[in-house]
Formats: sequence, C-alpha cells, structure tokens
Amino acid sequence: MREVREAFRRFWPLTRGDRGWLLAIIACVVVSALAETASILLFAQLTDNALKAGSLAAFWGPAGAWLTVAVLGAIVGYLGNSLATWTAERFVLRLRAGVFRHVQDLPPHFFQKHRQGDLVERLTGDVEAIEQMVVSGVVGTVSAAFSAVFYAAAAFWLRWDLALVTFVLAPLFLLAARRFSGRIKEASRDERVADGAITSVVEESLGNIVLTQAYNRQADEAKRLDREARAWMRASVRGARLSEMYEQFVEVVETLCVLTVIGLGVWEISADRMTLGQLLAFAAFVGYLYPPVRNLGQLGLTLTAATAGAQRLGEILDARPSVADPDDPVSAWPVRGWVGFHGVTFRYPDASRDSLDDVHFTAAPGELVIVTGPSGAGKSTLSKLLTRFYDPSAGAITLDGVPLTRLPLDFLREHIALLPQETLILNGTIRDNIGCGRPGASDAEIERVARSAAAHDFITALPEGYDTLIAPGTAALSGGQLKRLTIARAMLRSAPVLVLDEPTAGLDSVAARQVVQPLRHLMSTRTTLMITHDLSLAPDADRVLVVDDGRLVEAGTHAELVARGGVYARLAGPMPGALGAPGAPDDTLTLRW
Ligand SMILES: Nc1ncnc2c1ncn2[C@@H]1O[C@H](COP(=O)(O)OP(=O)(O)OP(=O)(O)O)[C@@H](O)[C@H]1O
Repeated sequence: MREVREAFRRFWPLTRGDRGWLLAIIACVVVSALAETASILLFAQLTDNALKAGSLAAFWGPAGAWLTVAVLGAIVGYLGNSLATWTAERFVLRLRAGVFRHVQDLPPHFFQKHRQGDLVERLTGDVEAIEQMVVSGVVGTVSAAFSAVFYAAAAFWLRWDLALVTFVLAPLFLLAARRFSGRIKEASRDERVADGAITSVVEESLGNIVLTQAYNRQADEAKRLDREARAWMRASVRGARLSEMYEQFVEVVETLCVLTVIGLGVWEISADRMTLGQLLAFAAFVGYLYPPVRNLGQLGLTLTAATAGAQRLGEILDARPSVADPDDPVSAWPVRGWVGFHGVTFRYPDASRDSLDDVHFTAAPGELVIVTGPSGAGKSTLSKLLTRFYDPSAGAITLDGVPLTRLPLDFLREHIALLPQETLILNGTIRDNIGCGRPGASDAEIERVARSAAAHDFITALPEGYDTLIAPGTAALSGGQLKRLTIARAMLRSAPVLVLDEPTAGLDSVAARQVVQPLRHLMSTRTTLMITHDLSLAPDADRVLVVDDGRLVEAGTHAELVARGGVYARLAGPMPGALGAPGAPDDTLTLRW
C-alpha cells in the first residue's frame, strides 16, 4: 500500500489539466448506472404488469421508457468511454515525454549502467502500466465504488433483509484479491524485467551483427535470446495462470451468490411476500453489483502490478543530471574563446580514484592546443568537463574568465563545439545531419561548410546528393566521409571554442589527411583543443599538453618538448628530416602509441 501511495504522490500531479475531464468521465459513469437502474425497474414493471398479466396495453408505456433510457445510456456510455481513452492517452503522452526529457539530461555513466533495451521497456510498457493505475485506475475505482454502492442501495431498497443475507458472501471477493495480489505483482515485475532484457539482447545483437557473423557467434546470440525469452515466458505464464485462477474463483463465488438469491426468492414467492418481477429486479441488482465489486478486487491487482512499473520508472526519475543550469547565470556576452583549467581534479561517480588531478592550463583565442598522452590518461575526460557533462570535483574551468558553472548550459554548448571520438550520425538526410549543427541554417550555408569540410564532392556524387538518407550504422559512406560530415556540422556551429576528440581515430593516413585539411581551416579562427594520439599536427600546434595518469606532466611547443627529451620526446620518436630518421612518404607525420 505504501508503494501505491508513493506512486500516486509521484505521478498524480501529471493529471493536472485533465482533472475536469476525469470528473466528466465519472459523471458519465454515474448517469450510465442511473440508466441501468431505471432499466431494471422498468423490466420488473414489465414482468409484473405486462408479462404475467398478458396485457399488451401495459407493455407500451414501460417499453417506450426503457428504449429512451437505453438510448440515453448508450450515448452517455459512448461519451464516457471515448473521453476516458482520450484522457488516458494524454496522460501517457505527457508522462513519456517527461521521462524522455529527463533521460536526455542524464550523464554518460547512467547510460553505461543501464542497457538500452531496458530503458526502452521502461519508456513504453512501464509508462502504460502507470497510466493503468493513475488514470484508468482512479476512474475505474471511483466508478466501481459508486456503482457498487448504488446497486447495493437499490437491492436494499427493494428487500433489505434479502440483501443483507446475500452480502454476507461479499468479503470472499476481497479475500481472493488479497490472496492473489502479491504473487501477481511479482510475476508482473519479472515479466517487465524479462521484456526489457529481450529488447536489449535483440538490439545489442543487431547492433553487433558484424561481430556476430565474423566470429560465428550466431548460436551464442540465439542462446542468449532464448534464455531471456524463456524467463519472459515463465513469468508471463505464471502471471496468466494466477489471473485465471483468480477469475475462476470469483466466478464460483458469484454463482454461489446467485443461487442464494434464487433460493431465498423462491421461498419468499412461495410465501407470497414477493412478486416474480421484484425477484428478477433484485437478482438483476445483485448481478449488476458483482462486476463493480469484482473490478474493485481486480483494481487492487492492477494497482499492485502497476507499482512494479512505477518503481522501475521511479529509478530513472531519481537519477539526477550531473550538472544543472545555474541559479544566477551570467548574462550572455560575445565570447572570445579564452579557456582556463584551474587546478581541476575530477573523479567519476562511483569510481575509486581520480581521473584528473590538479590540472592547470589556459588556451587563448585562435590557439591550437594538442592534448596527448597514453590511453586512459584522462584526455577525453578533459573534453567531458569542458563541455560540462560533469563538473570538476575540485578547481574550476573558465570561458573568458567566467566559471562554466555560471553559464546556462545552452549558451555554453553553443559556444564550445565538441567533435566527439565516435562519429555520431542522425537518422535523416545528409542535409539534416550537417544542418543540426545550427538549426535554421540555410541550404547555401550547409553547402558552404560541406565544401570547406571537403565533403561537397562526394555528397553531390551520390544519386540523391544532400537528400541521401543515412542512419547510424547503416550509412553507405566510408568512415572518413562520415567524419567529414561531422566536421561540416561542427563548422556550421561556428563556436569560438572547438574540442576535437581523436578526429583522425580509425582512419588511414590518406583519409586522415582528408579530414585534417578541413580541420586546419576550421581551427584557424578559433580556440581549439585537440585530443589525439596522432601527432601529425603537433608541429603546427601552439602548445602541446602531455597528460599521464590524470596529471599534466609536460607542456610546451612541439620543438620545446622534443628538445627537453622527456615523456613527449619519447612518445613522438624521431622526426622526419632529423638525422638518421626514416623519411616519411609525405610531409604528414602520423605517429601512434
Ligand atoms: N564513466 C566512467 N566511470 C569511471 N571511470 C571512468 C569513466 N570513464 C572513464 N573512466 C576512467 O577515467 C580514466 C580516464 O579516461 P579517459 O577516457 O579520459 O582516457 P583517455 O586518455 O581519453 O583514453 P583513450 O586515449 O584511450 O581514449 C580511465 O582510467 C578510465 O578508466
């Protein structure tokens, strides 16, 4: 019960704006119940006056009234049900949008901890389960409670003594619901978890299809899916079995009640204390009473099953973004591009050691700063802090002297463009993929940056040119071509600070050169922080920073660091043209760790 209260406290506020509609739906239910009652009483009247007496004259009046009531009931029923569906779907829409917005602001480590398929299930199945509880549940409970009280009152009004005897059996329904609810909830939770696992396995397998085929892992992947599918099957069958058991038990209790009514009725009629019409009406009221009572019992089950979904969604909503917009933001100014790291120390959430330790450096507008160092040294972490995916544990990062924590996130990310290590492609046309660098950019601007990024020629060679559809993982373009699209995207953003994380990773030297040339153009006008193992640009850089084990161990120009003969000199190795150095095939030196 505490869980249900908790779930309501969290999700009920989302019905704001629809509560008037909820009342309207309940009003429709009340009118429907009234119409039903009137029909039953008219039926009793017909039985006693027309049927038993065989009088056609006594037929027309009640028959006309019954038809009118039935039509009215049908119209109100239709309105109520349509409104209920509309309101429920609006709730789902709002809840899903809210959770999705929240998820989009969560930090990278959240997505490393949760499998994608599981998140998909939470945003679909669990969202619907909560609707079942919050909207349909509330409307259903109020309606069922009202109908139950209403029909019970009608039965009492007709024959209170008979009603009393019949209702003695009612607690059996609630007992059954209580007995089954815990187990049904457990099965429902297992089913949702298994659902998420299946989606995850399918998604991961299809995403990794090359690995699966190249290493003949088809059977292993099939086994993985089979394991999750069996878990789902077990939970699903268990859930269905429990629900069915509950249904059948209730059915038997209902039959018991009906037989009690008929038995008592026969006795009363034989003693001339009741007419046949009254007995039929009484039996009808008791019969109408069962569905709402049954629904009330079942609502308990729906509630408990839905709390499983509410808990899973609650876990997501409780995850906090690692950064937030400042309460007192600095107002916008024309950013020049001074970047400063001042004693920056950082530890990832849940990590046991610092990934960056007391890092100091500054970069001036127009400067190219290369950050290099061994794998795992903390280079990409620098870029995540500069684009504020996380805030430093100690120290501060500044843009034009203003701490990043004082800037609205939108403003920050408008002025610091990130070209991440992975080539990130959107599902859409090539134009969309470049254009998303600056929403609202004209076709001419998109084409201009594509030319600067050396992408225009291969784009126009495609049959559909800029309208070619591409998607993550399925694009019929090479790695280097895709990279150039992302460079064009970054160029379009025209941010004064550019953070490039391994822009040439995974490309051969020819492709790397094709990528680097437009990058040089892009970098000439902005502050650029380039994280790379590829030192081909190092001689051109204004400064090279060497990071090792989270610390900034060396800083200077390429020539200074080579001359110093320290870590960088060892990493860079002999340079072309140096005495005894093997000549590079061209003037681009590509050294890798
Ligand atoms: N989400 C995370 N949670 C905990 N530790 C992390 C996380 N991401 C990175 N790390 C750790 O932080 C350290 C620095 O990682 P980072 O990705 O910055 O290295 P890098 O220098 O960019 O490496 P590479 O050159 O291989 O890309 C590593 O020891 C890594 O294990």
